[in-house]
Amino acid sequence: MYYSTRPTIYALSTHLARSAIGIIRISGSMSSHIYTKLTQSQPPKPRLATVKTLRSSKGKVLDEALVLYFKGPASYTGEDLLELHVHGGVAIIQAVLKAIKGLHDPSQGIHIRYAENGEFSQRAFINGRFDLTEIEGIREMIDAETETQRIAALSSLSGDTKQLFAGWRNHILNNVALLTTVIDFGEDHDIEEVNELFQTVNDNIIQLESQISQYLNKVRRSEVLLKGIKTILLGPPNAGKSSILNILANNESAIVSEIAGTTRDIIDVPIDIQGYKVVIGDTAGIRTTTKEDQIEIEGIKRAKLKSFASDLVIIVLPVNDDKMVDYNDLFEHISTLKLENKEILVILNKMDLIDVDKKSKQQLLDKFSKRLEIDQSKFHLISCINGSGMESLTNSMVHSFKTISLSESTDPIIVSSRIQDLLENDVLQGFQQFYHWKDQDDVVLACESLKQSIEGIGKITGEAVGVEEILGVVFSSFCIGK
Ligand SMILES: Nc1nc2c(c(=O)[nH]1)N(C=O)[C@@H](CNc1ccc(C(=O)N[C@@H](CCC(=O)O)C(=O)O)cc1)CN2
Ligand SMILES: Nc1nc2c(ncn2[C@@H]2O[C@H](COP(=O)(O)OP(=O)(O)OP(=O)(O)O)[C@@H](O)[C@H]2O)c(=O)[nH]1
Repeated sequence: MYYSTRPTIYALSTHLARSAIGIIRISGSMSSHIYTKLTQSQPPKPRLATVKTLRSSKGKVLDEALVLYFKGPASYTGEDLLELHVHGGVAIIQAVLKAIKGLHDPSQGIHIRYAENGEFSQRAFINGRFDLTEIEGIREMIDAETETQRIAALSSLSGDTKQLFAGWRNHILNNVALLTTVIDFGEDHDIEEVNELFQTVNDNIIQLESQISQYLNKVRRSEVLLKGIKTILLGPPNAGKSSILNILANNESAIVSEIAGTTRDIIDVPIDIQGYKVVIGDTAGIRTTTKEDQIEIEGIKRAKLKSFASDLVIIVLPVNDDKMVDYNDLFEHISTLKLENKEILVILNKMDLIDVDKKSKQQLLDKFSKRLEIDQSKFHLISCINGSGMESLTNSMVHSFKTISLSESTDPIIVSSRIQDLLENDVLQGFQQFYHWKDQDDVVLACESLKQSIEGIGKITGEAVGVEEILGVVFSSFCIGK
């Protein structure tokens, strides 16, 4: 019954903007009271959708709404919960919110207030509906903008992450138990037995450490999916970089929520290419400059810096322009870019302008591939005017994205940086201390070190003592009404 002492919270869970439906969520012991006041009737059967007229305290009609009542603990929050699906007009929503607010009456012990960010999910956590990995999965799911991000968030949302960590926790616990037998009944064991046991635990922990490190590695590689794969278009002026960017952005869905700021000479355009979030930078051309031309030098410097920080570098060269482009100079520039360990694609653009048969295509490829020292499989012959070669280019880009994010063989995973930090600093750190005390032959402190690792996992899932400080971190990034 302790939850009944909490105030009842309410919030608009959808946006306050003209739309078909707006959903107001109410959670807490006063949910049924609010229902009765708004509809002048007793709450309906739980989980049964009902259409009701909502009225103000003065009896004025506010709206016809679809209402859903959940009786705790069988609800999202674990408390009594009411959902009002009203018509999505701004004035309607505001009128209903106002009517709910008006029911707050401390003199009658009726405590109702607007919810804080993530407070519904926080209640769900407090009432044991979800652990923190699942809660963070819910947030990642809401934040997902692309198909790959959605898939990456699933492992947390579905409880797989929770299970994985529970498995690790159990494994460490078992090893702590093994060590504890030695501590408690040490005199019953001979030295050799103790050493053998200590060694077994040591081997187990080494194995688990490697599992956790591999997991962290995968998370780090997956992270690129969340932030967007940084791709840069490099090439001489007029090569067609902007044209290619435009085609990519128009063919694929632009991620509108994030139209990037334009710098003087590099623009970052976030686009969704076959489910991958990609941030494409269009640079000022790498060009031959006279020493005096400081602005151009600065532009080139930035392009170089940017390519260094990119995951995928796409070099764009026009095929028609032997006279216009000083290729020697260009290749010189490109060779200074340190591209050895990067994913690279080369585009030979403006194919529509030259007359080529199969043989001369091969000559083109031979020539450029040799001079750039880049494998021919990385080359694409395209035309922005007639669109030839674009499909094969996008396919190659997706192939590179998979290599970059390691998402070819297994689904990517996303976990919060909070979880990553705890794994690194608490769990793995505990293992390091364990090894240290093992070297010192100190069973007691070695065992304590493993308990620190267990506590680390407890902080991740939210089972640890002193959990309040953790909650602030997790819930502050949620939207209201979630
Ligand atoms: N209208 C609406 N749509 C929504 C949500 C919601 O809360 N309301 N959700 C919010 O995230 C998601 C669905 N997730 C949910 C998870 C659990 C429960 C829930 O009430 N669980 C109870 C009752 C189960 C049942 O009726 O069978 C339980 O598990 O005991 C509701 C939604 C997405 N769509
Ligand atoms: N014929 C033909 N013209 C193209 C093709 N791609 C681009 N162009 C033209 O080439 C010119 C330069 O294209 P942009 O896309 O602005 O080239 P850019 O590399 O961004 O140029 P800078 O901004 O100067 O670095 C434009 O007039 C385009 O219409 C192509 O495949 N075929």
